[in-house]
Amino acid sequence: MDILKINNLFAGYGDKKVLKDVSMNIKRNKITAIIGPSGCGKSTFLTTLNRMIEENGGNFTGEILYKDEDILSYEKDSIRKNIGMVFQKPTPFPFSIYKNLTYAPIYYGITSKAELDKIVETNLKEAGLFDEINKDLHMLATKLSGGQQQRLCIARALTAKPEVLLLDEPCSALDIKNIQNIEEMLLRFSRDYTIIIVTHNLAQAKRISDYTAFILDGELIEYEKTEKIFTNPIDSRTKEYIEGIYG
Ligand SMILES: Nc1ncnc2c1ncn2[C@@H]1O[C@H](COP(=O)(O)OP(=O)(O)OP(=O)(O)O)[C@@H](O)[C@H]1O
Repeated sequence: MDILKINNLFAGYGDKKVLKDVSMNIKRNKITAIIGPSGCGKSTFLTTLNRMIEENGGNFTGEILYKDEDILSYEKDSIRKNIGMVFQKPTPFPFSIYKNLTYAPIYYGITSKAELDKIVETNLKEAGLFDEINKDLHMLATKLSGGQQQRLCIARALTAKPEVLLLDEPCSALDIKNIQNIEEMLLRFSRDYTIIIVTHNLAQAKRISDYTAFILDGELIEYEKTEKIFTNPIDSRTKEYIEGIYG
């Protein structure tokens, strides 16, 4: 089933046009990778999906349906709750680990300490962080290592119980061990969540995604099963990109 349906999407910032007539559907509980050269509009695409683009001074036209309903007909809060986002640079709040993980649940009305403790434990376990930091829950989250901070940010995004998780280059600042941790985590999550990941790392797209979309200069050039994109792309520009000719 397609959880997001994107029709004739144009997006940009003021007079600057970035995305040009993008139409594609995103499959539920699959990992979709968005690839393309720097500046082609990958982040812009991601931020239109949960309307973050509006906060970034941008705008869009066209239609984005989330579970067959226009995202404009949802409250912004509700779309952000359902479609969570993790950024390139880890962005833990300058609070304790515990408070990072209980912030959204408290915002959404959970008050029971036992319930909050459980949410912290479950999400740390999901993020593979429980054993590492279980004893330091009241430590400042900004004191964690970069890789731990990023895993915490993914765990924090999950505490809002989203259905879709948008990840914008989540591994670009991390070393190989942390990249592996995050990739394993995402593969586990794809059973329960729909994941859309922007990545510069073609090997990463190949390793973890089910579908890959190639964007060039704001246009969706090709969108197919990842295996097909990497072995037998239809468009010569896709072929050139995955062969490293440009980008
Ligand atoms: N908030 C903004 N205001 C104005 N222009 C912006 C803004 N964000 C992005 N842009 C411009 O939109 C274009 C697409 O940027 P975007 O970040 O979407 O590309 P990208 O493919 O994600 O790039 P990268 O791979 O380098 O992160 C670029 O020309 C960029 O300068």
